[in-house]
Amino acid sequence: MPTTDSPMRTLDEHRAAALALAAPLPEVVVGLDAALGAVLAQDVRTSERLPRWDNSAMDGYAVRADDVRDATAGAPVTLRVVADLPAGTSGTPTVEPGTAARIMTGAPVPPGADTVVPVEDTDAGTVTVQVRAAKAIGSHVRRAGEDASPGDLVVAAGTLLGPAHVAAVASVGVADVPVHRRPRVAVVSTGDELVPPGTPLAHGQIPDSNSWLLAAAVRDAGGEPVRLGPVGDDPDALRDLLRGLDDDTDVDAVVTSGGVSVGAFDVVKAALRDEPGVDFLPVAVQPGKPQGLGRLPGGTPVFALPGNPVSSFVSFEVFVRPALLRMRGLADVERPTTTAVVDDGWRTPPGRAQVMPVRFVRPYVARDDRGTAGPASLSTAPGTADARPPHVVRATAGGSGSHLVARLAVAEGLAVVPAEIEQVAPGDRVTVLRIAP
Ligand SMILES: Nc1nc2c(c(=O)[nH]1)N[C@H]1C(S)=C(S)[C@@H](COP(=O)(O)OP(=O)(O)OC[C@H]3O[C@@H](n4cnc5c(N)ncnc54)[C@H](O)[C@@H]3O)O[C@H]1N2
Ligand code: MOO
Repeated sequence: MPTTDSPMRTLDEHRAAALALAAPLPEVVVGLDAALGAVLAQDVRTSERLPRWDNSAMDGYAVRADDVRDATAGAPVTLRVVADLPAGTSGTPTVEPGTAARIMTGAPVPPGADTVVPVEDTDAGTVTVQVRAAKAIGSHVRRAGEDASPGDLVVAAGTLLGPAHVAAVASVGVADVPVHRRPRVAVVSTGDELVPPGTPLAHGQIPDSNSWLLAAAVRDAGGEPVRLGPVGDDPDALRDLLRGLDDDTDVDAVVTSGGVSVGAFDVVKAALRDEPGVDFLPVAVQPGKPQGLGRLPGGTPVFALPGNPVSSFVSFEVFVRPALLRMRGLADVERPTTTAVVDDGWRTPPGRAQVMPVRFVRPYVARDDRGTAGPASLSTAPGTADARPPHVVRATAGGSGSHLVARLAVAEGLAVVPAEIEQVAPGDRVTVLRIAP
């Protein structure tokens, strides 16, 4: 088992090891009201044409185009109205020459009719109707099958279901969908100094923030957190707790915080010291150097993160989140990244990659003629979008100090600086993981 004296793993190596613990969870069938945010486990195809039949795109009259080819406002054509067809009608009257059916948007175009005249081009009559404009054949008819043909793929397996996907599934008449089960993740914070937030503090005590951080991060990653703790620095008690979680078939992963360094009371390390499936080792990253990773005897993946709050946060982002996304069945487990120009600059630790919480500064806010910042246009013409890179500064003046939890709240991204860089200078470009919505 590696120890803290072993050569350090790189950020990428540890990330790969964490990801290797995860596989897509088995599928479960859920109703459409629970489908949003789930990942589809099997393709959804349509067995029918969409639309299922030719239907009207307008409120108006279903006619034969030939009947109204000479119609004008000055010389309207009069047709006899033979039916009234609201959407949902099962009526199928035949439109013979010289007749029309009043039709509403979405109603099936009746046999014989080939064209719809919008009501605005008529006198809106109900016994007879005067048509005041000619229409090309097929006008305002939505053709059967123009959206999809039988057998067409509507939503592919692996898709993260958003509102439009849920609508597409519903539109083919499917009410229950097979999705990957969401990971249920136990979150355990450790440390004798921790008390629940809101509890009066004795000297030396602090509120437990990591279990809240990590439970929220699990939920944000699409998992279901089970928040436990804080638990004290008693290795036997923690070992029992972890054994229970490992035996619990409802728990897909365990995330702990604290107790993984080289202190005299490092409880997670002590509790798992004899576990052959779990390694404690230094990773060449700042923050987040001491890490524990592996499987409990029953096979449950365990991510033992350092206790410093920023270290826990960063470790979850770069090591745990991708694994949870993979368990959910997603192929793309990466945060969106952007290249940004650094406006301040900072030193980085030699030989360790750095993950620096940053915030975006926006020197290029669109302004109107009066110099006031206006809402960004949603309809920028192609090719005219602002191609200038965003700028970032450190989220806190203290940089990546791993205890700066209050000011972590202003971070919008994490700049990832490679291990071989020792100084980030103003004007340098960095890769930023976007973590804010
Ligand atoms: N001699 C050395 N000391 C330390 C080293 C080292 O290499 N040699 N590494 C440092 C680094 S880097 C980190 S990161 C920490 C990690 O230590 P632990 O994982 O054992 O974390 P703790 O000692 O339990 O706690 C560290 C720090 O974070 C606070 N904390 C812990 N849990 C919570 C929580 N749930 N909510 C809020 N704050 C929490 C805790 O009070 C400590 O201040 O080790 C360094 N030391
Ligand atoms: O690695 Mo520690 O996580 O720098 O604070």
